[in-house]
Amino acid sequence: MVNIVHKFGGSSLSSAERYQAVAKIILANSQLGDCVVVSAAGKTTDNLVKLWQSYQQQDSQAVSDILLLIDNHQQALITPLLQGESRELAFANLQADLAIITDKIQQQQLSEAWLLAHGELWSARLLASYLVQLGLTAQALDARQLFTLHEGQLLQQKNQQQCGAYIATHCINVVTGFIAADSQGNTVTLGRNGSDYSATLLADYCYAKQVVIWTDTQGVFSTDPRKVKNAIKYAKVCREQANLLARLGNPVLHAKTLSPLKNTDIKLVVRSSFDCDAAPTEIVKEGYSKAKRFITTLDNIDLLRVDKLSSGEVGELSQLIQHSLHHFTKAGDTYLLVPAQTTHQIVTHLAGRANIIESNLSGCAVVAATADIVHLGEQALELFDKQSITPRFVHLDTNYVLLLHEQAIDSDVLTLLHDKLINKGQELAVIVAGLGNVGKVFLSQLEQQLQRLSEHYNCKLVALLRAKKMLFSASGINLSEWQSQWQNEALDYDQAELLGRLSELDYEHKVVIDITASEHFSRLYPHFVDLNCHLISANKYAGTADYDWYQALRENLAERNLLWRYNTSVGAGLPINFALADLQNSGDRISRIEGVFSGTLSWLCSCYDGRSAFSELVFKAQEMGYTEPDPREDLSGRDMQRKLLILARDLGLHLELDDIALTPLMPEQLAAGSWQDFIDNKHLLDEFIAAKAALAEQQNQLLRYTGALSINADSVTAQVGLVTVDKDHALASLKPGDNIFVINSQWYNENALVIQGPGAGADVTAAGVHSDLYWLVNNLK
Ligand SMILES: Nc1ncnc2c1ncn2[C@@H]1O[C@H](COP(=O)(O)OP(=O)(O)O)[C@@H](O)[C@H]1O
Ligand SMILES: N[C@@H](CC(=O)OP(=O)(O)O)C(=O)O
Repeated sequence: MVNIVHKFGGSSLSSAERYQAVAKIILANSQLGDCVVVSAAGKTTDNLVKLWQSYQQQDSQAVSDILLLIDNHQQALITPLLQGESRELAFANLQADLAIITDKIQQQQLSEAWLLAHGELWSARLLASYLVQLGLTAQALDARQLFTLHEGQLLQQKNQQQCGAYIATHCINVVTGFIAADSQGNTVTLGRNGSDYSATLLADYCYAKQVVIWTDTQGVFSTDPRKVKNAIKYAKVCREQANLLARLGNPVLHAKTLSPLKNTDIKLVVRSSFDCDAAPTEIVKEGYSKAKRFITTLDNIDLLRVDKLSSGEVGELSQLIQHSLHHFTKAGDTYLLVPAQTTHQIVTHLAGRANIIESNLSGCAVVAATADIVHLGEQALELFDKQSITPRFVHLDTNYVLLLHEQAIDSDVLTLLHDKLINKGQELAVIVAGLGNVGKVFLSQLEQQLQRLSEHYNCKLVALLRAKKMLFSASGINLSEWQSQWQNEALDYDQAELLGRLSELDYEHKVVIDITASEHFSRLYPHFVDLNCHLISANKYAGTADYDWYQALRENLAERNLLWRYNTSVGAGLPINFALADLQNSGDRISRIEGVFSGTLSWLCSCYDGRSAFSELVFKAQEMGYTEPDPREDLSGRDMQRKLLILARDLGLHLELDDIALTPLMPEQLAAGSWQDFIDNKHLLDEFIAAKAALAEQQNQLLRYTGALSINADSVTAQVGLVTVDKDHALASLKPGDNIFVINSQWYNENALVIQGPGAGADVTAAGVHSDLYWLVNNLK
């Protein structure tokens, strides 16, 4: 049984490496009996179209140049992919095809659709052979055996039977997209980009559960992500909007793609063949997703006014020009938007019923919910006015506005338009993990904060996670009564369930705020990133994980335009990461950071004056909740080591935790064994500290537990440990619990930049997390 129909577009098959990537995807995502619909590799159809045009113009030089180009391209795909006999066979088949094409050209018997079909035929043959070579059972199928059209209409019953007869259950069926046959057996095509349609047709005929359109973007975005860097990827887009976009000429889905799915439950998703871990876009039925905002651009468009146009005729015309066509009615007149190069064909076909109103226009259509359209249209016009772009034609419809002008919209203008029209009205889903001391305070301030943030962005708390339980509400948890919702609705914590729920969230942006101290939870960050979540961490583990993991996480975040803030992982709310980023971004070079980055150790060292034993202070700090549950976590210096590593990596240094020398604030024997052993042997700690303090006092100095990072032209040194400092040194004048960062740089050379203040505590840390959230929201725009 066919479970999934995969479709790989030309962009996914543009090189031998891409075929290898596609084969990997098939291996990982399909089972025997599944179908793989393929388009022509890269720009093959464009080249075949050029060949057809040169043939019509009888330009024999161009014909042979293009044939050579096509031959070379196919050979460049076959050579690295196939070996031995299958390679020989592929070459022989290709040469035979090219010979027949050449022959038909010479005999003046070439037909357009038959010629264009070769792109898909070559792709299907090559992919099937390559899969077989990899050890899979696979067959190439020519869709002309599967799909028949009579006078432009699909013969549903016959096609269903043909699919039943040819689609094999014991192998992967690699099927040509884009092509079909008419009832005389001649080749017909389904229109440019028509392979998406082939895939959904096949899924319908074979009762498949799912169609996956694999392309070169991660899904359907608010606008072309190649033109606008911060285009928003949508997790869900409803069929109606996807359809409208396609009719308006957007290439991400073909206009007819959705029609075979109409009365079915077949799931349709758009995924990236370049980044298969990225969360896809699902095209859902009406009512299963809110209306999203899109901008799609149009180029080289002519606007025709037509007398009496039936919708059947629109289909005929689009079949004629092999392109989607958009038509609409304005003030009782019917208009057609047509690609300029096809106007002549259309005007001729409509025999006197079409007038060209405007020619060679560019422009855009803004697609959105009906309630927003008028306002968005006004805003777009205002922006174009400021850019001195004068519209030649504006059409306001119920769920889109069309603006056509002479000037093309470049990426800069599109970005401005996107910022103004699309980013407003977006929503951010907030997921909070960890309800310990800091988490609770954070949550108690969240309602008010979200209210404040709503001036910039709509934010909703949609999930609360704790180690054992989790609570979800996709429409937003009511913050004034989250406790009772927690009591009644919290589920047992389950990782798969959590990831599933996050992938389901229908929000333009999502952020996971990690206020846990869990290394295990930090290990989920790559999954969150795959699900397009921004990250805010108070948790230090991800920032100090091994470098390769950390770097891969950063790269994945960057690829997806996702943000990661972790200011509170060092110095609680103190703006240390901001300061470092600012200095570096403005061209300064940091040479040294030294300081006390542990509130607990700061408190212990500042309070210690030798009058009471050091261990007594440790117990007191523990009692007051300053320390980790086992205070040796603090005394080990590991926490400071992590913080120094986070700062070092912020400066672009490729360091691991163990590259930072660490001397604990306790004798080695106490680090091993149980907490009770520690208590029993506390005198060892007291003697250890007293001896160090006496030495310091002899030199009129004080004890401080510090971290230091020095960057010279040829070396980097980093250490964490106990030092002695003069009594007038910046590190000496700390209030108990304060953190201090002393930064030397090119500009702050003699006189260091000092950031000092409370570096621990639930209130300041929660405030720091809010500050990260505020920063994030501001940077979503
Ligand atoms: N809103 C959008 N979302 C995603 N992609 C878009 C959007 N608008 C335009 N595009 C463009 O659509 C292209 C995918 O269509 P196409 O090249 O036909 O893919 P394929 O070859 O896989 O069929 C992307 O490379 C992207 O530049
Ligand atoms: N090869 C055809 C059909 C197609 O669907 O292509 P793609 O999947 O690359 O958009 C075309 O270029 O129009």
